[in-house]
Amino acid sequence: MSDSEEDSQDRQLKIVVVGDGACGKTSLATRFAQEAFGKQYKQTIGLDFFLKRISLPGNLNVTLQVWDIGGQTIGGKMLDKYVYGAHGVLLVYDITNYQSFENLEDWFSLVKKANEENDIQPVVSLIGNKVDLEHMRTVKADKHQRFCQENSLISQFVSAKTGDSVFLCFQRVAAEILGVKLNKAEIEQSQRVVKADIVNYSQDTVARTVNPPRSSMCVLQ
Ligand SMILES: Nc1nc2c(ncn2[C@@H]2O[C@H](COP(=O)(O)OP(=O)(O)OP(=O)(O)O)[C@@H](O)[C@H]2O)c(=O)[nH]1
Repeated sequence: MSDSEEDSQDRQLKIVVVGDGACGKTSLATRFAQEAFGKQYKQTIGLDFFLKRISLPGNLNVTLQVWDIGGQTIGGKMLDKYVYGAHGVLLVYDITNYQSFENLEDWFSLVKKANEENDIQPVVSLIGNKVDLEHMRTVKADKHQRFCQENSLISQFVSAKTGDSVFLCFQRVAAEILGVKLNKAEIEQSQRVVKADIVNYSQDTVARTVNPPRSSMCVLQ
């Protein structure tokens, strides 16, 4: 394949989302890939897949293959296989559930173990989800930051419910994997677009039959 043919194809990145049951992994993936959120909890059995194409600076199109791993797989035999070969990993916990933060040690160890024989290690990001429930927070932000510093992780706080910083957290991981630098303006733009989505979201809940307004999230540059 010539260079130009190769360039014209999207790169595919495997992004694995792990963490305790009910911390919001499916909600995060659904918010990112489908711009939707469901209040009802439906446990993921095994895993689910989502695909989403994004653009990074420099006209770089990337398709993210999001592997949403059920929280109950932690004791199972398949987990290693799901995590193997990931380019990026989102370690998700619920900021209102201290246990979900403590259990990240186990999730992180499994991720490292599954990839220990690979030449390239995945880019890992620590995601504190449910920041819309700030008043119920039980995991202090400095604990989160310390975990990131000690393990060289990308730090991110999000809300799958409101959409706050959800696009940005996937975008940052993809950019880091591909060695693309996001400048301040690009980061702010992603955040701003997501915030615009929040306003639309609350209107949608009032009139559920109305199609959600198209987000301009895909128009990043
Ligand atoms: N308030 C709030 N609730 C959330 C948020 N994200 C998820 N939830 C709720 O938390 C519950 C669990 O969310 P899921 O996305 O199903 O959790 P999960 O981590 O995929 O769970 P497993 O499938 O068991 O691994 C659901 O009731 C969601 O509506 C958030 O950002 N804020």
